[in-house]
Amino acid sequence: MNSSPPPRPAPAATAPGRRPGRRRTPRAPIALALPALVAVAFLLLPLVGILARTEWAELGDHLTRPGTAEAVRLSLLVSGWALALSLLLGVPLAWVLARVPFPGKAFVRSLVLLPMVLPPTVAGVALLLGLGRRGLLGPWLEDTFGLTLPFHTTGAVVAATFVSMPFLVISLEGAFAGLHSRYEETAASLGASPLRVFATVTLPMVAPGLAAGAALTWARALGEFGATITFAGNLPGVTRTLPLEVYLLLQEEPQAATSVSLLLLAVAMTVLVALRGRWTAAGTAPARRRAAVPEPEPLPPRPQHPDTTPPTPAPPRERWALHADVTGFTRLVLDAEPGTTLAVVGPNGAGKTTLLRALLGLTPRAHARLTLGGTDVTDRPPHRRGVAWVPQDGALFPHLSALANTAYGLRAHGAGRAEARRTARAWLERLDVGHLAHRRPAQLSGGQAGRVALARALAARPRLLLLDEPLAALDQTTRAHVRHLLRTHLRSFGGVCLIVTHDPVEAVSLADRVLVLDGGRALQDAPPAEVGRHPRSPWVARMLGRNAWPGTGTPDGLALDDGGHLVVAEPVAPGTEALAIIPPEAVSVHRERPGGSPRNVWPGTVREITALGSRLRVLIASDAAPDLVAEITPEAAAELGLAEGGAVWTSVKATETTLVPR
Ligand SMILES: Nc1ncnc2c1ncn2[C@@H]1O[C@H](COP(=O)(O)OP(=O)(O)OP(=O)(O)O)[C@@H](O)[C@H]1O
Repeated sequence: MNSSPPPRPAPAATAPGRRPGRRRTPRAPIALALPALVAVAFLLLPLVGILARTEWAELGDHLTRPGTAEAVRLSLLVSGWALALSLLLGVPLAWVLARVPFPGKAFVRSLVLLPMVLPPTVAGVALLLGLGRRGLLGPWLEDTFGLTLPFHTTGAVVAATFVSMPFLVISLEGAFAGLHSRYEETAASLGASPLRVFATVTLPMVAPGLAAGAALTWARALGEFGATITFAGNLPGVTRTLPLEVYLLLQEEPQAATSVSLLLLAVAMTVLVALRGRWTAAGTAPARRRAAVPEPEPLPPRPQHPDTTPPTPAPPRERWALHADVTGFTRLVLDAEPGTTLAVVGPNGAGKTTLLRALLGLTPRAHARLTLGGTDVTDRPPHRRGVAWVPQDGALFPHLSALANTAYGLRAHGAGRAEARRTARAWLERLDVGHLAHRRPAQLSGGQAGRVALARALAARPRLLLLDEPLAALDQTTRAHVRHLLRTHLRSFGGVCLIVTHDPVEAVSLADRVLVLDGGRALQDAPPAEVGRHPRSPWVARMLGRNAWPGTGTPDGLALDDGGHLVVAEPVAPGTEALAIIPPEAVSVHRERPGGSPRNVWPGTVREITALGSRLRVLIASDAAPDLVAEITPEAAAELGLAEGGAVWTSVKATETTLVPR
């Protein structure tokens, strides 16, 4: 006899190079495995009991009896209303619990949980004492609205809502808390009111958590028994829902009770299977959805030399000057003419993000008196300031296509759907991503998403544009391309643009001015060339690729803080604290000690050689002077036979060193 082979298990994911059959599954110790098995059996046995004792031939008859059909109708009505009430009250409550700090929050959260742990009959008694005829609010409800809850279907709805709403609130609070606020803040910066943000960004982004919570709430309301019978009684056609019908049938017709129990069991299992574990991971759903999206298809070829195909700049716009007086952690006064691009630079913790958030009106840590184009917007909420923000990752709304993302700000400002989409498409075309209009953010690369985010911000017609490291996530080639696009569009932007960056090329090539922050204060605010020539801090000098040695002025140069002496052509007054700025191109590297003038010559060791465009940057450490970076051609490096660890001599010309008082 031929026997078919047993079905093969689905191949397990294995690390490359590891053979599938060799994977070891961890074995549970018997002391844990045994009680776990008993627990499963304990949960399963009653269910098996129902299945085993159901009279399948009679099932149809049992479920279509008039009393049962009436109970089904009532159960659907009551659980439907309980769900609707829970959504109406529970969604705002979950949002407040997740987002708004207020005293007594822990108490409110316990209150929400209470109906889940309270015996349902106690819940019924509590409802009677609160809303019953002789309860606290009952007489008022009866006198004012003619509403009597006990022994009415409305009472059954109230009882079901009381015990089931916590499931919705808890599930949704987790989802709200897991949603990063930058999405909502970005939506506000595009002009959306808080209610619009809630309806178009918050709710869609927590949809999986909402669906899970709603399903559980409905299932719990459908199965509600104790609170209903205690508070609303057991009146056929009025309050006798399915669970109450089961209770009654159990005494009169046990077989019919089994059939109705099976029906409730089937409904509960269907809901749980449909949820597939979302109950515990509701808040992480957007992330999971992103991971599940297949890799984007390859892009059509883009121009290799962006300079040969200049993107269409935006049409000329109104012009808005900026005046900001910022106090709090970040303290500075900022004035900029329309069309100015400012690079905001500074070490970690310098206050760059705080400055941006103050301008957006989103942080209590700093306050900005803000005037844009002569209009004081200080007292306006974030969505009415005309300040658009592009956070570092773009914060594109994951549930909307690139086109809908770009149209978002236009819609928020009242544009009709067709007009908003037309304008959005034009912006996407301008930023060279028109062909991606129908893709979701999860199907875009980092560079494409960055361009869509920029199109979205510009389309909203802001008066002030804030870009937080817009090119940080891009590779070198894409970065150059996007930088070019950015420069083109910033040129025709009629407002002021602030770009937070850690990239010197970005600062120098995009900005008209570089604002250097440190400890919340403006250390320097000058054109890039000026900041490059006379950086006011070692940090910014190094960021711009210069050597910066701090020291104290002497008659012929600088006594260096780290030891050693530097001779310069134009010394400062002796005793002045100053920074010596040595451009890497002014550092010469030699195999032997150079002859002639012995000034500013040190022996050293090559620590690191890195490529910078067509040149090499060589880091040289020395006992006689601080670390020094030299920039030389690869040919010169080959001629010198430079290698990491090799001994060299360095020299710096006194005439090419600038001293900047600190
Ligand atoms: N919500 C907050 N509560 C308290 N302190 C904060 C908060 N946010 C930031 N800070 C502190 O304020 C200072 C400035 O932070 P900010 O985020 O503005 O710096 P940054 O210049 O943007 O830094 P980075 O380059 O690391 O992003 C830091 O010392 C930071 O620890």
